[in-house]
Amino acid sequence: MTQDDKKKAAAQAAIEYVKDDSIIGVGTGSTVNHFIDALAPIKHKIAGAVSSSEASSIKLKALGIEVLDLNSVGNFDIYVDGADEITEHKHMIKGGGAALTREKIVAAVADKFICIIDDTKQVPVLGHFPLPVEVIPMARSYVARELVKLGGDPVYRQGVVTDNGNVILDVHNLSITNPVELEEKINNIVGVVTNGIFAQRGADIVLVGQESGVEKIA
Ligand SMILES: O=C(CO)[C@H](O)[C@H](O)COP(=O)(O)O
Repeated sequence: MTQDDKKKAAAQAAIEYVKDDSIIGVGTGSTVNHFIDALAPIKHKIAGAVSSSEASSIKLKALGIEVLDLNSVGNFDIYVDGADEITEHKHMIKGGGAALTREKIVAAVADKFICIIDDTKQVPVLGHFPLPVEVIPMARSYVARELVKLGGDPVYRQGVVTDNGNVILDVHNLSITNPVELEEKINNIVGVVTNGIFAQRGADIVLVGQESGVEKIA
């Protein structure tokens, strides 16, 4: 079984959480792309989707699913998204696809965050995957210096502009033993829009695609 087969299996398992006539929050990335594909047979039952990126919006619209403005909807049931790393406490690093800010916003509005991953994403401690930080362009050098003070090695993600018109710094060599605290600390640096630690609001249900099938961690 390939890593992609495992992502597909986790994505398919998330379909059972989609209630009839409901609005769903949709994340970004290759695992979520499988989830969007898996929505095809039940698309007529979906009231609409709130999307975390232009890329996912394009895919949802191509399927005929209406993409709704978050400001026009109230709270909704579920947000389905992948992760770059996740711990047993359901704390995550996200933002490998540079969509972290919109992902965090849509996740905040949903009642349940359903994280769909393959088993390579499970880690004892966050930080092996470089932590993405979305930054207002004019603050890039200042924020980088502040991140060095926190013990990290920030690297500018060349050529990437987020859907919000900002830049990404990927912070290497962090061992994130207290993700809740570090999430807050980095967000407090002036010029940071948000960072890819999802700990204050972690996942609620994790669906892990693995060789033996899909494991549910709730
Ligand atoms: O946070 C994300 C995008 O910003 C993705 O959820 C994360 O990068 C995982 O991606 P994939 O499903 O392609 O492995």
